[in-house]
Amino acid sequence: MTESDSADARLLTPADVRRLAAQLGIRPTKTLGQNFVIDPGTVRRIVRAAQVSPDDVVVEVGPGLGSLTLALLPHVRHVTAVEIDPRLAEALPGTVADHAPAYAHRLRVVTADALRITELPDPQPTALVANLPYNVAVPVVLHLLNLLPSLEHGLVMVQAEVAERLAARPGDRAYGAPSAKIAWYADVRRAGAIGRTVFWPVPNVDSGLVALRRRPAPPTKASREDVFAVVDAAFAQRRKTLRAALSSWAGSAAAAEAALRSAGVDPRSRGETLGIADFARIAEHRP
Ligand SMILES: C[S@@+](CC[C@H](N)C(=O)[O-])C[C@H]1O[C@@H](n2cnc3c(N)ncnc32)[C@H](O)[C@@H]1O
Repeated sequence: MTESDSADARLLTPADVRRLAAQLGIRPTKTLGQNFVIDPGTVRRIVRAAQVSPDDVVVEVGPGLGSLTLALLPHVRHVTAVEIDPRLAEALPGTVADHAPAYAHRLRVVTADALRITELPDPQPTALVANLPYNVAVPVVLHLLNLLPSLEHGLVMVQAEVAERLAARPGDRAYGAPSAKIAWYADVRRAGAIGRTVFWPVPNVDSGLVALRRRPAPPTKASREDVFAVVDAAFAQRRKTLRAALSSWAGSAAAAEAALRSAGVDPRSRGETLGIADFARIAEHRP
């Protein structure tokens, strides 16, 4: 992608962002993670890192004032934008009509909490590209990967610490329940760091880009819910051995030890050393 590719979409400048927010009477709230990108270079970079193709149908969670939406529209078939704040959702089509009239027909706005949606209108999304509200970033990604089997790939901007957690491998310091759960759905890699000054208002954390590529769930007879229950139990007490951490899950420490041994996992090991396929095997041996 070159800068001229987006020439017919006029990206939002810092002045545009402040003017639009003032017109709508928006005073950004922390509760909704409302930090808007004011730097056109950053949204271009996100679109480039997302490796979207003209056939992609994108779901964007939290379009806000439209900074990223405007950068995406020239490069994809369609964008379904899910925004919880009705003032922002209502204003977005007008912003796109002003700034990217040639692409306005590619946008559909859904006013909803992304954590509560149970379906999206057609066309079904093939890619998730979003600057996510930071307090719900992990549950939103997990919910959408679970809800939308058509989602093949994604690029999300999240708090730097969350980016590290999502992309962590077993044994890494940041490895935890989110890392294990996302591996059920996708291969994950970090795709860059973003400083805090590209936002208005400026947040008190740095950000990171995370790229996702769907992969098949590990082959297992256990359900996703049962596997995730083992992950939650293992990381609820991450300093404990699995024998101790899984004792209420199994009914007793002895039952946990028996399940772990049947699954071929050392009962003295800790959850932070196991991959999602190991958790799936343990789930299959629940007493
Ligand atoms: C970090 S801002 C990103 C805004 C815009 N994409 C940008 O880059 O400037 C997060 C956006 O998500 C919205 N939001 C917060 N919680 C949400 C939820 N549960 N579902 C959908 N949108 C949400 C906020 O209102 C806000 O517009």
